[in-house]
Amino acid sequence: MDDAHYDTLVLGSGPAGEGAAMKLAKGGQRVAMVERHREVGGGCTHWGTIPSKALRHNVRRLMEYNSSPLFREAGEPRHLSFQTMLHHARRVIDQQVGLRSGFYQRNDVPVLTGAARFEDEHTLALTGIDGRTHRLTARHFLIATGSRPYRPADVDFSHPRIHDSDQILSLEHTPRSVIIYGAGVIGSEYASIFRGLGVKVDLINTRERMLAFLDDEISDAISYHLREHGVLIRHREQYQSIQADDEGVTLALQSGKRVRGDLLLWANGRSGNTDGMGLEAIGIQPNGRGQVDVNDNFQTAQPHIYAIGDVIGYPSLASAAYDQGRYAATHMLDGHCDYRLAHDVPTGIYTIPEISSVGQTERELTDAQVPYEIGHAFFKDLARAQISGQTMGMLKLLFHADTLELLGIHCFGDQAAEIVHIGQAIMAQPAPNNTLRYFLNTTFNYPTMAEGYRVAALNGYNRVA
Ligand SMILES: Cc1cc2nc3c(=O)[nH]c(=O)nc-3n(C[C@H](O)[C@H](O)[C@H](O)COP(=O)(O)OP(=O)(O)OC[C@H]3O[C@@H](n4cnc5c(N)ncnc54)[C@H](O)[C@@H]3O)c2cc1C
Ligand SMILES: NC(=O)c1ccc[n+]([C@@H]2O[C@H](COP(=O)([O-])OP(=O)(O)OC[C@H]3O[C@@H](n4cnc5c(N)ncnc54)[C@H](O)[C@@H]3O)[C@@H](O)[C@H]2O)c1
Repeated sequence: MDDAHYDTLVLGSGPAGEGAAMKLAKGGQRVAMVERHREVGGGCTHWGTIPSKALRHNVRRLMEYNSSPLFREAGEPRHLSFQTMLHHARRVIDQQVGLRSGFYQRNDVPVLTGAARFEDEHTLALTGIDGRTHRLTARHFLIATGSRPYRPADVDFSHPRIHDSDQILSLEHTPRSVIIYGAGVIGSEYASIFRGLGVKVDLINTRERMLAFLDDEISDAISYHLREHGVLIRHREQYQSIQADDEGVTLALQSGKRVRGDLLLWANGRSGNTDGMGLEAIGIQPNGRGQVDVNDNFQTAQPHIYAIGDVIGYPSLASAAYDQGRYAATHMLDGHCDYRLAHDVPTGIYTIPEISSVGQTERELTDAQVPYEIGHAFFKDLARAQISGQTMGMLKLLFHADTLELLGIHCFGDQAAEIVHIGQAIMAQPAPNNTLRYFLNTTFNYPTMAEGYRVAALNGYNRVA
């Protein structure tokens, strides 16, 4: 491995790095993946998206079973532990690692295991698990090292009762109560998971409202439903101190309140993985959150060094990371890329119930003085939802009152993250094919959730016709 030279070295095998490495290999480059973890897949596969989504899916099925009148005929409600759920999630992680390892093999991209650090603008030192260091050189580099939970210095994460979102995946028992500090996407999803397992949940939000970037109606709905399921939410709170002892954890809030629980999950913020990489010495200065600035082509202050994925900050999504990887690689190969495709990223939040949206919110449209109208479809009125018993939720279309152009799609309820993509496809069409008319004039399978688009379109059209 010593003195090996590559066209491009990709640092980090999460969705961002993988997308880039595959595109570069298919473009004929000699490329290698540098990954410090023993398996490929990134934080996405091992600590983030995949385990949390697999966990959530299993909890969701358990909740469905326990609340179904049909299955009540078969016996008493069942209880499963956090570990049982995690054990089943592990199967998905293994499948993902197998699949992704195959991509590297088939495309002749060697995966070099070790932590990467720049020695100069074109030389990387790679320290392997055996402690030995190898030197690699390349014309281009792609930093896709992802992010990790932000850990404030005054919180003792070594205590067995205090966890961040990585550590929670090693939890070996089901707590009776959990305090979740941070009601962003991670905090809200884990609030649903724990509550679904019957755990008492205190969700502490540092902001004014839940998931404030969402449309207000959806944000209100998720607050309402989490509360209805028994999650206690407190808004506008900041921690003063977090103390753990043998019996539990005490969260003291600046407002003077004290919250006590079996364990605390810290879900407040993430930091880019840039420390110890020697970036400052080569003229790339990460910000206070460890994130790297890039231009529209994902180039850092050193044009031959690109950065993509969580390490560049917003939107910090696996979905967007993969596309950023492909676009950055295209720019590297061709000297240009239609990077705009990476904009207008949909949101999929896997709370129970699920949330998804794309496009503008009512608040944004009001601020921009756009004359819009609203069409709603409530799941309780859809035959498919009645059959599946998933009647809680709605689909909301925002459209221009004069042109009927679709401006925003907001969905809340079972399968929301899938449902939103139908509307996204129409919204992305050039005018005049991007309007409500598509849903008014299209025959939908019946009974389906997709039929909600026709119901919502008719509801909205009746307001302007
Ligand atoms: C709990 C949780 C749930 C999430 N759920 C979703 C979701 O439902 N949908 C969604 O779209 N997104 C979700 N995300 C976000 C998503 O996981 C990230 O946006 C995504 O993983 C970012 O991909 P990435 O390729 O930038 O980095 P990562 O997936 O974090 O991969 C980075 C890789 O770089 C490696 N690395 C780091 N430093 C070095 C170094 N110096 N040398 C070599 N290798 C290094 C790491 O070991 C890691 O393998 C979730 C995140 C969390 C934490
Ligand atoms: N379904 C999904 O799409 C999904 C699920 C989980 C996580 N994620 C991604 O993970 C990211 C993390 O979410 P989260 O809920 O932990 O936090 P968050 O991004 O909502 O941030 C929580 C709070 O911490 C602050 N903060 C963030 N990083 C900080 C840092 N390094 N130092 C100090 N303060 C910091 C923020 O300003 C905010 O007030 C999100 O950006 C989200 O895109 C996505």
